[in-house]
Amino acid sequence: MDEGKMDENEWRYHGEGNKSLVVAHAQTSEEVFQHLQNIVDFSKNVMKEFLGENSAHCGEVVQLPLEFVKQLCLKIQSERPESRCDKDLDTLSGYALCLPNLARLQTYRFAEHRPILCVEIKPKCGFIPLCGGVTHELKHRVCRYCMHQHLKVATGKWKQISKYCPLDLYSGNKQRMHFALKSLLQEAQNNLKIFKNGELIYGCADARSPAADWTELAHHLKPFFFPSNGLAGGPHCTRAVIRELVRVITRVLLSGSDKGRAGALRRGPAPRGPRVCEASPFGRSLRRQGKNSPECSGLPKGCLLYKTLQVQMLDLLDIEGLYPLYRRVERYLEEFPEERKTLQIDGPYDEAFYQKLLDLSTEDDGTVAFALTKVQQYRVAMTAKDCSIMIALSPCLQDTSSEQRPVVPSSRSRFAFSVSVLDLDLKPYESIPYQYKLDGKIVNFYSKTVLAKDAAVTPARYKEREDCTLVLRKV
Ligand SMILES: O=P(O)(O)O[C@@H]1[C@@H](OP(=O)(O)O)[C@H](OP(=O)(O)O)[C@H](O)[C@H](OP(=O)(O)O)[C@H]1OP(=O)(O)O
Ligand SMILES: Nc1ncnc2c1ncn2[C@@H]1O[C@H](COP(=O)(O)OP(=O)(O)OP(=O)(O)O)[C@@H](O)[C@H]1O
Repeated sequence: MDEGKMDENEWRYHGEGNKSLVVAHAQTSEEVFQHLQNIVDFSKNVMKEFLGENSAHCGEVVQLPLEFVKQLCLKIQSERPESRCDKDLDTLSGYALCLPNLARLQTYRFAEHRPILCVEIKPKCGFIPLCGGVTHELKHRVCRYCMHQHLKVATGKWKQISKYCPLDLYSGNKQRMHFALKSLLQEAQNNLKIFKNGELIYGCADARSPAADWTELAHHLKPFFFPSNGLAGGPHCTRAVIRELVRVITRVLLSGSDKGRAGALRRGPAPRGPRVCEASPFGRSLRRQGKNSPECSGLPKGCLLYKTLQVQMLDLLDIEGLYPLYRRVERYLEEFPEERKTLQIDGPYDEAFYQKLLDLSTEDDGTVAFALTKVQQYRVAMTAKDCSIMIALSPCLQDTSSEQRPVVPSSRSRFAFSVSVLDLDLKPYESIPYQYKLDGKIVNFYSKTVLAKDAAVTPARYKEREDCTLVLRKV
């Protein structure tokens, strides 16, 4: 074992069974502080630059009394989902990251006393890779999210396959975006949560969570979208409320003028991958109609989805193309371990780190420098593929025209809104081999089970009919 870990003060009691007593090594306070400070620096120097001043919130590292942290952990333990309880909270370092509450409006200096609705979306990867490094042809047709769904259901993470496809949400086409949002509302998994006045009213923790209840959701949302009219209850009311929600969220997602420098990542005339995923029910219905490339509205350049997608596309080579470059960096580090610091593998995530990310060349000159740039870009792209977007909405009062903040109309009301991104900690360098293995597992599972089953069981004629069962209702 690493000699540096042989200090009994850095170990603590973890638990015990009949035969074993388990102790765990704790990071030193200094390491925890540095880790949290890295998250702040990365948000400030990289994500804020790409996504814009108003969307990325860096927060700050704060020190808390240990007794307070201990009591807080005890207090919240019973509310944690079972599936997360294998992770211990850090009660030893006394350091924490303090962030604004993004379930509240970020455009207002004072605490809001008006009701607030917050929709959190984890959109995941919104493009299909086109690069040459990809060995499995399937990866050029079906997006990672849709393939991963099958593995997740098979391993029991979720109960059923979602109809949501990130490419629909990122399409910029209103009809496709409505379909994507409705699909998220049908099968939220960990991609959608809704909060009312900071309290979770919709979204599930794991596969054991009860099924989504639109009637209950509509009951919560009705006062926001139909404030003064006596819209009766029942399925008609539920549909009307959900339709309003989907429309407002789409409008907000397409809005935005916050600058951000993600535009600096635009990739010249290089061809990009297909804009529709073959596994998306929307994509299948388009194909049935003979529309292989849909009327493509594209995302407005100022909107957060556009900027997030640009950052995701820093993954220029796909994990398959990236992995050999990671190995090159690894070999170099094995020979010169002291270089890890100079290469900024674990930070600092400063201006120099940011500047290197802007080099989009894919011409491999065989150097460690080239490999390192691609590795760091991949880590940033992975972060953008796993972040969440928080949309906070608060009904406007009559006099709000005087307030200088963005407003989105719905058919019966108007909302002041803010859009923010959360979960902006850079993905670790060490996770790359895991990503590589997981990618293989996802693609193999999909091709072995889904494609093979389709080919063996489904005669061509039936396949056509099955496609025809999709009814796209306007929302
Ligand atoms: O690999 P994926 O796409 O499954 O993403 C993981 C997420 O699963 P998801 O697919 O969103 O259900 C996963 O989400 P859950 O914790 O399962 O809700 C994490 O966000 C994970 O990130 P990290 O390793 O905790 O930093 C995510 O891992 P990274 O790949 O982003 O490191
Ligand atoms: N600043 C914030 N304001 C409001 N809610 C927040 C904030 N930060 C986190 N949350 C809530 O806590 C949840 C978990 O936070 P976060 O995604 O940062 O954790 P994580 O461990 O990085 O998750 P992941 O499993 O996605 O990697 C979020 O989905 C969100 O609902």
